[in-house]
Amino acid sequence: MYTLAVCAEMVYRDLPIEERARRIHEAGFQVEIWDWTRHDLSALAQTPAEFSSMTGYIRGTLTDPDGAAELLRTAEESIKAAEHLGCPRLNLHGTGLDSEGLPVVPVTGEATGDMWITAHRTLTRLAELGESAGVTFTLENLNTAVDHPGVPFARAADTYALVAAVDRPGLRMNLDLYHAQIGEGNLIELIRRAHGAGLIGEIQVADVPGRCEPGTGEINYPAVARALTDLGYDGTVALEAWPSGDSHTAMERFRAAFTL
Ligand SMILES: O=C(O)C(=O)CO
Repeated sequence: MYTLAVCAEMVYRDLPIEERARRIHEAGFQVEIWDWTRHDLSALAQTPAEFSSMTGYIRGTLTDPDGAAELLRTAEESIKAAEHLGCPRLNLHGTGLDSEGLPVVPVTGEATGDMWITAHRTLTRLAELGESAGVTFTLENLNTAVDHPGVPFARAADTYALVAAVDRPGLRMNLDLYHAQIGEGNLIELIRRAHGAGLIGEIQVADVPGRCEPGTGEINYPAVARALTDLGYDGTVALEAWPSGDSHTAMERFRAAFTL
């Protein structure tokens, strides 16, 4: 059976992050955060929350050697932060994102062969770092049509290809079904394929359009939950969504969609 988590960056936004973590924990979910440098880690560590995932780098990009060096350096700092919180997964994107979610180093058009090779080499090194520290890096698919234009390796198919090619336990996919629905659709087949290859490190969810909780849009999340259960998926499913109303109700709707 899977475990449910909630991204604290998107719920209870009028409260300090520690209070959000506490409320999410009290509601029975694990907690996810994004850029840990914006938070007081000691205060977060003092909450009873169990952390599931956080951003695994501060700056950098997968597509060029200088950016890759920065990514690796800041990933090492992120491993230390994850140890402080007891957080098992460190999330990556094709390139660093600014506060609007836009790529710091955008790629127009398709990534070049050199970019793919640099990404493969960098991800292999990140996987090695993760394995020696006992954490897993996850590479998240994003959508370029609505939220993250110009991010390289954004499609679920791209993250699948890179994670499969690296083929190390220290690197897995963060299969974000909200982004995948906008980019590619065919969600249950995507899950079956990635799960069958043993590549899923975590699943994130929100509905389309609007990026709110399950039940507010076009994705049939109860059918997704049934497929995950039938497959025996026992990883994390995390709500990374804006509440359509109050945060507590959004979390309960998420729980209901994933409770069979
Ligand atoms: O948009 C997302 O899914 C992100 O992870 C942004 O940090």
